Amino acid sequence: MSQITSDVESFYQDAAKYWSDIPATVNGMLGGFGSISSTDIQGSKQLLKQLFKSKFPPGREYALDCGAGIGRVTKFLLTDLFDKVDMVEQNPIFLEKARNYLGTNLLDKKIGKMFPIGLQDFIPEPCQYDVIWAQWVLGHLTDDDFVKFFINCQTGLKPNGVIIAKENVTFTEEIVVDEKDSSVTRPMGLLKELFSKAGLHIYRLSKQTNFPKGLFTVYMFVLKPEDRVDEPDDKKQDELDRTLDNNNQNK
Ligand SMILES: C[S@@+](CC[C@H](N)C(=O)[O-])C[C@H]1O[C@@H](n2cnc3c(N)ncnc32)[C@H](O)[C@@H]1O
Repeated sequence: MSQITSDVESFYQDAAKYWSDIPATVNGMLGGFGSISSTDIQGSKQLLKQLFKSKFPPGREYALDCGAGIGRVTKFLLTDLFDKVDMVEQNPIFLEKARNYLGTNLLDKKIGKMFPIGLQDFIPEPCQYDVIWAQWVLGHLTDDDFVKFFINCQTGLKPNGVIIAKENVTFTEEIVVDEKDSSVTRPMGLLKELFSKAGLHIYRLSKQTNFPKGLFTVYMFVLKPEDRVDEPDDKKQDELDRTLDNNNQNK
């Protein structure tokens, strides 16, 4: 990625260093914006519920939370809608804290594996997951690792499975670099290019509403492997959703 000023190794090391100093709290996970958590979860839940009603819905058995942190998304979104949830997170201390944060009941009943590993090195078990959720973490991957990660994710999906990326998006042409946490925020055009490079089709694109002004715009990308979108009804649904989303974006 040309905009990374340091080399790739330092890009990851600097991010790990940044997160090792961040408190294991919701506020820490959200850069001081803990108050947006419930709006965020509400928007995500609405999207998943719509997907469950679609013609070829993902199952509700097994989800994966990528860049899970202490498990905010796991706790309030994924364990509510899926039987079992795995978590991947580069900072092992966050995963340790997650045990307390999630509580014994969820741990016993819903939490599967916790992988203390960077997404750049993570390869899911084949054909495991109904939904792979990656939120506010993709800016920590280089472009090459972003593409590699999404190629690997596709092997981890069950037949009707989907990948959902929920991320900040810029509307400038340029990538916005954050030296402090060693991350980038990508423009929509680049995100679309990278998803396409990974062989993914954007089945649905939905904007998160009701966030405070001054934050980046946040989009949810529902992604399916390109070779799976040959069902006519799926395409029709796709067109319908795009029209709806375009209307929403113009509001
Ligand atoms: C902004 S927080 C978001 C946490 C969670 N997704 C949420 O929405 O509450 C970013 C998380 O990504 C993790 N992270 C950063 N770089 C990562 C990487 N390369 N692989 C996996 N996780 C990473 C951080 O440790 C942190 O827990």
